[in-house]
Amino acid sequence: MTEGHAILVTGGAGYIGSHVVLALLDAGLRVVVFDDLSTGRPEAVPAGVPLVRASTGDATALRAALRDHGIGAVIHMAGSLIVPESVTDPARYWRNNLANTLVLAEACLAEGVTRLVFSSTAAVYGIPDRLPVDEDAPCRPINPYGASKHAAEQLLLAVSAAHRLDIVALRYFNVAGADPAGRAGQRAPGATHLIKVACEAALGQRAEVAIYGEDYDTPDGTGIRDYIHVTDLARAHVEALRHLAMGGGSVVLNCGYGRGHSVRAVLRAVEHATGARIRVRIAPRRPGDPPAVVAAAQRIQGLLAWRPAFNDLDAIIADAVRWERHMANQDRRHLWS
Ligand SMILES: NC(=O)c1ccc[n+]([C@@H]2O[C@H](COP(=O)([O-])OP(=O)(O)OC[C@H]3O[C@@H](n4cnc5c(N)ncnc54)[C@H](O)[C@@H]3O)[C@@H](O)[C@H]2O)c1
Ligand SMILES: O=c1ccn([C@@H]2O[C@H](COP(=O)(O)OP(=O)(O)O[C@H]3O[C@H](CO)[C@@H](O)[C@H](O)[C@H]3O)[C@@H](O)[C@H]2O)c(=O)[nH]1
Repeated sequence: MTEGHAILVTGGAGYIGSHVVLALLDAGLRVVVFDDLSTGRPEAVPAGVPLVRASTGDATALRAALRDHGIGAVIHMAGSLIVPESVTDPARYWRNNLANTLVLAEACLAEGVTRLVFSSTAAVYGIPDRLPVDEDAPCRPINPYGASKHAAEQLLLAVSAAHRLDIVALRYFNVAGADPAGRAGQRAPGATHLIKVACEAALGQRAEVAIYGEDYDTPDGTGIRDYIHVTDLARAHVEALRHLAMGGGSVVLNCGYGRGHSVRAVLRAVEHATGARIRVRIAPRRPGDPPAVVAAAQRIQGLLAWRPAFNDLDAIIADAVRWERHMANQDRRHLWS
């Protein structure tokens, strides 16, 4: 698919990145990870995969990595992604998500890399007028995270229109779960994502889950999101590369299943999967949170040879719980070694 070239995965030591690396290896591709390990972990990079430890803000390191490893395409996943943090520290988000994407785009042009898959987000839509939200809906982000990712998309599409750099921007909805074979999962401590937080609470690793707002205009008053299994999402990247390799051209694609689940429904499903009761506390709405976001999922399935294999909240949660148990066992082993 890249004529013997390797794929550079920025952010490949992170949660989603480590699953994308596995999907690329499973597809028989050569992979190099480029990651500053700010939130990623070296142990998330499979043995035999080179890890370049540097920031995407470092043009020299980027160009060297593209050149030295014979890179044919880039999957750009490095970024900052916590919505409330983006509200309190916006400059970090504009720098990491926009300025560093510009550095990467220029490095690609300078080194003759012509294909790039970009990790975008449902947060570009803000509060959609209509659900499910399709790719042509207006983008009116309501937090600096979404705004910086939308600006990065615009930058990449403008570069793509003017130069030989084709872009697939994948707008991920809420990513959750873990590799069904247990090879990877979400490792970063201090997680904020609902399914991870709920699994930790159910397994006794945190006292409670705060529900951020019970007064939204939704059936049970809590926020609604479209949760996608990380392994399905990872395989979408392989298909996006295939699309570019076949000359498919630049495109923006939602990555979701087209079904929404409320916070309360997620908590019930985690309780069902674990047999545990989760203590909840009703907290104020979180700044920057839209009430409901659900993907229109037709375009990606029309354009890519991608079909979801784990389109089921219980399947996502089962893999998330299995990974959390695995991590807990590892921690216990360390305690006694
Ligand atoms: N998790 C989600 O639900 C979600 C949803 C939509 C979009 N995304 C996007 O997916 C991408 C990956 O997110 P994730 O959930 O795996 O988060 P993560 O924090 O686990 O992964 C991000 C990775 O990027 C690395 N990184 C960050 N800044 C870097 C820099 N300047 N240079 C080099 N490496 C850097 C980190 O060390 C980490 O390994 C992000 O771009 C994020 O915006 C995530
Ligand atoms: O402890 C928690 C955590 C979350 N929530 C709620 O659960 C929902 C999901 O929240 P979370 O898991 O934090 O994800 P989002 O804020 O929706 O953002 C995620 O999903 C976006 C795409 O929709 C991505 O762009 C972001 O990177 C990613 O963090 C929201 O309604 C939150 O208010 C709670 O009630 N309690």
